[in-house]
Amino acid sequence: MHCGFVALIGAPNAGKSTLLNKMAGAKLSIVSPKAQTTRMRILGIVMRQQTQILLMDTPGIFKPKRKLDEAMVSAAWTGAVDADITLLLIDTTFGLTEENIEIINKLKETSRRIWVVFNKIDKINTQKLLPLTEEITALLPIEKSFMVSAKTGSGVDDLLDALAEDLPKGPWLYPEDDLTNLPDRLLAAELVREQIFMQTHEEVPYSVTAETESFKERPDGSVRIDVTIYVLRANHKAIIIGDKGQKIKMIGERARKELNRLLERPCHLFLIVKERKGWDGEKARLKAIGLE
Ligand SMILES: Nc1nc2c(ncn2[C@@H]2O[C@H](COP(=O)(O)OP(=O)(O)OP(=O)(O)O)[C@@H](O)[C@H]2O)c(=O)[nH]1
Repeated sequence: MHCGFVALIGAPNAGKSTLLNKMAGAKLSIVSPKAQTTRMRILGIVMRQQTQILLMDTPGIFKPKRKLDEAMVSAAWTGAVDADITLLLIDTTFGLTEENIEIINKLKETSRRIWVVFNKIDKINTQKLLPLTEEITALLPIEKSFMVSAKTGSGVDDLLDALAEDLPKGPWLYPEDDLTNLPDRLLAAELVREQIFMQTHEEVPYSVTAETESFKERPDGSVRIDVTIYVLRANHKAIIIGDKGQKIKMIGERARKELNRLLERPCHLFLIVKERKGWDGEKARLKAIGLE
C-alpha cells in the first residue's frame, strides 16, 4: 500500500478545481470562469493501483486585500507545506505571468518536491510549451512535468499513474470508497455558491458566502437542506433575489440538480438571502467555510 498528500497550487483560474474533479472522477470542488472561486482546501481521495492519492485543491494564490483573501491564500500555502508532492498548475494560455513568478519564488521556500502541470493544452499550440518549460526550469528545480487538459482529460491518466508510483509506502488514511472528507452540508453550501459565481457578475459573487443552517434526512430517503446566503450590501441582495425572485429561483434549481447528483438522492433546497456587513472579516463566517 502507498499513500500520500498531493497539493494543487497555482494562480486563480489555472484550472485546479477542474483538474481535481477530473482526477477524482466526481464533482467535488466548484468551478467557474471567474477567478477566486475556490476558497478553502478541498480533499479528493483518489485510488490508483495500490495507492491512495490524497489530492488537495487549494484557493488560487493572489495578492490578498481583505481578511477573507488572506485566509484563502494562507490555506493554499498550508496545503503546499503539508504535501508530499506539490503540483504547480500553469495556465498555458497565459504562460509565465508575474503571478506565477511570485508563486514560484515562494514555492522554493515551502515545497520539497515540485512537479509542474501545464494545463489547458486543448487551447494552445503545444509548440509553445518547450520555451515555457525552459523558462520555468530556469527558475525552479522541478522533478517532472506533465501536459494536460483538465477539461478533456488528456494527459490526466499519465499524471495519476506517475503519482501512484511515486507516493511513499504507507497505510491508506481513508476508506477506499470515500471520495472526500468534506461533510455533505459544506458541499451543499459550495454548490449554492458555485451557482452564484455562474449567474451573477462583477463584485456580487465576491460579496457572497453560503452556509448550510440545517440538513435533515427525511423518512422517504430525501433530504431537506436550508442554506443562508450572506451578502455584504443591500443592492447585492436585490441582485441575487432578482426580479420577482427569478434569479434566486434559478440559483436554487441548478444547485439542487447538482446536489441530487452528488449526494445520490432527492434534495429539497431552501435558500434565504441576508445582508451582513463585514462578514468577510468575521472569524465565525470564515470558520464556517473551513478557513482559519
Ligand atoms: N479550455 C480549458 N478550460 C479549462 C481547463 N481547465 C479549466 N478550465 C476552465 O478554466 C476556468 C477556471 O477553472 P477552475 O478549475 O475553476 O480554476 P481554479 O484554478 O480552481 O480557479 P480558482 O478557484 O480561482 O483558484 C473554468 O472556466 C474552467 O472550465 C482546460 O484544461 N481547458
